Amino acid sequence: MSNVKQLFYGTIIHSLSLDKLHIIKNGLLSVDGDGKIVSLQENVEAEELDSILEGLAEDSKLIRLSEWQFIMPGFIDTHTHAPQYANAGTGMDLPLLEWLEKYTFPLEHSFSSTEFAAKIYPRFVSHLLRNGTTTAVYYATIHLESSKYLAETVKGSGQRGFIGKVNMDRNSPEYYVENSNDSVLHTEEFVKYVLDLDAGENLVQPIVTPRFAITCTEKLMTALADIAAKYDVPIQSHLSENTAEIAFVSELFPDIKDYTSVYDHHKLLNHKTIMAHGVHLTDDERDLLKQRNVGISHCPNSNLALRSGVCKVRQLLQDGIKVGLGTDISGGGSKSILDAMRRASATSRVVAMTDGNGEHLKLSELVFLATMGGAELVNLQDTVGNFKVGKDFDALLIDPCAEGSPIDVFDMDDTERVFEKFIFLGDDRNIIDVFVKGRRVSGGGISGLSTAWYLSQSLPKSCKITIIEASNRLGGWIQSRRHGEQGILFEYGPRTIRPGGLGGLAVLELIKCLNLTPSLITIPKTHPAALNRYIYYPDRLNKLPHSLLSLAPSLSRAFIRKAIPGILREPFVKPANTDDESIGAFMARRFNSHIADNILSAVIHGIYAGDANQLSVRSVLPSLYYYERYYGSVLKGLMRGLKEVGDKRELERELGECVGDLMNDMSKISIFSFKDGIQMMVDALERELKMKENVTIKTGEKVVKLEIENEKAKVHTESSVFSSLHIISTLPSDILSHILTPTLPHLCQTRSATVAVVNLAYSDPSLLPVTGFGYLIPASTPNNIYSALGVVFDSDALPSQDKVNITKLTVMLGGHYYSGMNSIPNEDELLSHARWVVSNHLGIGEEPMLWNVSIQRACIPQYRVGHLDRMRELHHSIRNTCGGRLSVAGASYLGVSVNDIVLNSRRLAGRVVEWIERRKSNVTGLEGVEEIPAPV
Ligand SMILES: C=Cc1c2[nH]c(c1C)Cc1[nH]c(c(CCC(=O)O)c1C)Cc1[nH]c(c(C)c1CCC(=O)O)Cc1[nH]c(c(C)c1C=C)C2
Repeated sequence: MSNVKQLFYGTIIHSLSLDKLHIIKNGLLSVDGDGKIVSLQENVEAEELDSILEGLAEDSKLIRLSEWQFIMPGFIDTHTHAPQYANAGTGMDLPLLEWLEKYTFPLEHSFSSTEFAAKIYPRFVSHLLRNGTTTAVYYATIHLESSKYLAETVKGSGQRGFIGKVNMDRNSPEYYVENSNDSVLHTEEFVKYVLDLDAGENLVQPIVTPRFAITCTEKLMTALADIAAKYDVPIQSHLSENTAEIAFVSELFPDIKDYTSVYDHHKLLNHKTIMAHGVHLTDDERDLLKQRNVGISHCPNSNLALRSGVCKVRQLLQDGIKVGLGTDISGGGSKSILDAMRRASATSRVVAMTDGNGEHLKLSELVFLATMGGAELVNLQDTVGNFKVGKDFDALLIDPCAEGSPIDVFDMDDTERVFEKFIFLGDDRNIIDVFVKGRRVSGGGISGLSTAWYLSQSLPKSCKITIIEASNRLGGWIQSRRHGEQGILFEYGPRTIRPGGLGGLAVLELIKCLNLTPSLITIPKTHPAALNRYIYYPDRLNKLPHSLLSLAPSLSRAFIRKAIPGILREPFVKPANTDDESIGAFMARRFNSHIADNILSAVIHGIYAGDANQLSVRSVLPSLYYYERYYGSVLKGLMRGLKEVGDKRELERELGECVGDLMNDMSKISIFSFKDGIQMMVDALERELKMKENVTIKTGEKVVKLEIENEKAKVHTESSVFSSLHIISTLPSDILSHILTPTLPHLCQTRSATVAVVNLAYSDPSLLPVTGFGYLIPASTPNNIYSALGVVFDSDALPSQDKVNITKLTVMLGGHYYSGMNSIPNEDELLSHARWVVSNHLGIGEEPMLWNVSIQRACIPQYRVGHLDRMRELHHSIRNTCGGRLSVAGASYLGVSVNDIVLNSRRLAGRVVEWIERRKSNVTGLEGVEEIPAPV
């Protein structure tokens, strides 16, 4: 049991067979670090928990479900068309073939543009997850690039998915048809791409997708069957959906007995084939499907909407044919498998009433079809579908009493009745957590989560806290993911945290409260990764001295020598009387242009990915600014220091007391992370918050308008409007400016830089020419043709995050360089840019065994000259016009690091609680603008 990471205690419900729904009371389900179910115990008394927990590792988490909450397996949607999501709920007037011509093909054609795809796919995938679909079998379109994009989107979301590039080489509109050869070539490329994309993890897989026999020539069908066999991948298509379609197929294949035999003739039927619909199958066709062990995806919503017919599911089950459920967006209008279960129930009642053929589908059968049935269709019956030990934990945490729940629970209800109510009445509001392979795939980012967590520590339970997040994950770019068979950890955003300063103390306090101390990984100040930092200029790595002692040997190098005159003159440079200026101008004025252009510009790349000639010295390097102001010199200031003012000193004492031993342990530490990366902090916050009765996290719901009027605050989301006592916006300020009434000054002036993060892993552990933290590239470095900002040597800094000895690097590109560009390079280009960088700078020409490219759009706010004055005006404006109803938090305002964000969240939450209790001074979140450090 030592590898157990999560335990769920409470009601657990899953399907053992078509007629056996297993309801476990006081169940204890444990999940290991790889997301596998280790044990499932029944009737565990609450008193036994402590002794069970004693035997577990310190970082194991117990999640106790409340009275009516339960855990059930995630839903499996065995048939859905991702591009058609934009049409969902429309086009209900036509039958299949006309519907395809009029509504569907024109929409799918738009996916020739990946930009168009980017507007639809992420939202669809996120909505499916939010509705509890942990595995989905997707149709994309005929377009290679946007199909790849769908696969990447699914992978990025953490969902399990089968993605099919659609094939159509005849009987299709001129504007939406492929040439047969391209269709085959692109399919093979797609299959290889997706196999590679998720090699090792295997959550995302390709599925060969002839749209249906009408749109595929014999040559194409045969070639597709060959590809499926060659790569051993599944196949999906449509079968016997509507009578006009069946008639057309028999015209096209007059010599083949029936529709099912057409596919069989082309070797497309096997145990890995999923056929959608099967509404009008003959006895012979069902026999053949059974023989070939093909599965049928039953899509009742679409069958009814397109008036295709009524599928006789009971008959299929009696014949021993595998059946799962599908939403068939947008033939079907609902993205929820709960809806598919309800429509399957209703359809089966119609069949029972009209045909007298057996009984309607029972609750246990509906649950089986939605979970285990789907698992059988995708051949993952030994991996997901229920909670048998050894399977992956793909699960939903259901709260029938969640805020806004469409279910009412009464005294006379019991677990069985409440479960049935959820199946027939519940919706995504009841799905409070979604797990795939043990990983939570819903919500959680540092700024909103930490503020909510601090609030939840102090506010009474009667005060409800709601977190609303548009994407499936909050806060975006803190993302730690394991890749490949060996589970190599890649960080897509921040990878380490510094323990110093007030912000560092706040983070340590949070770590302690979240019980994350056992998961810490620390790098001592004496470690090479802490000591050895490099700058690449003009064509080589230059090691920076880390202390005065190490300066002497470095002086033999021209790069360091050129800095010396600047350092020697600095104490004698007359201070300027400026309110603010760029970091570049400040450093050139006080030191020299070598330090400004070749050293500071690199440091600014490493923190802001920004342009030192644009960013504000007062906001970005405030201590340097105040050293000049108080002591007339930066170097003199470094020796004397500054002191915090106001309640910061009190806060320092309070945090110091709380953090205690951990702070002492950290005094020798340069940076730290966690065993499974920085995301562990986000996950822990989310986990804790979800256990609080008064906290609701809504993911996949976009806030479209915020209104503060007459001392009232209103939040408009895509699907609802509600009033709130106080709103804390953690949105980037320029996004807030678009949705907020009243208009506030300067919100839209802080733009953010986009960084491309390319993670590379090589099997050879000794590829690096030097050891260290990594290197930064100043703006002055010549031939920086791919806008590289720097490279981190992850395997030097945090080797223990991986079980194998490898070389692991992260190349960062873009930042301010991308802001003037019309378009950002695509992922393939970025990978080759990153490989060019490591080959040219480090001599690493090898093929990486694993890589990942993430484009972190608008991720680091750029505090340009005058930022502090703008924030001061914003602070006054919020205070005077919003009546205490609005405050702001997040990286746009007073600091971009994790430490700044956590500290500011903590302080803001304290002020909000005080405002709620006393309604005295209007809180804004920008009180920090008034806190100017003092000379000692
Ligand atoms: C992913 C790219 C990021 C770049 N800057 C930041 C991120 C997340 C934010 C950031 N990075 C650093 C700080 C200062 C805080 C601190 O540690 O004191 C901030 C706010 C420093 C830093 N820069 C790099 C690393 C590995 C660190 C330590 C903290 C961290 O893990 O981010 C490397 C690095 N970051 C960026 C580039 C271009 C780069 C180059 C090697 C941009």
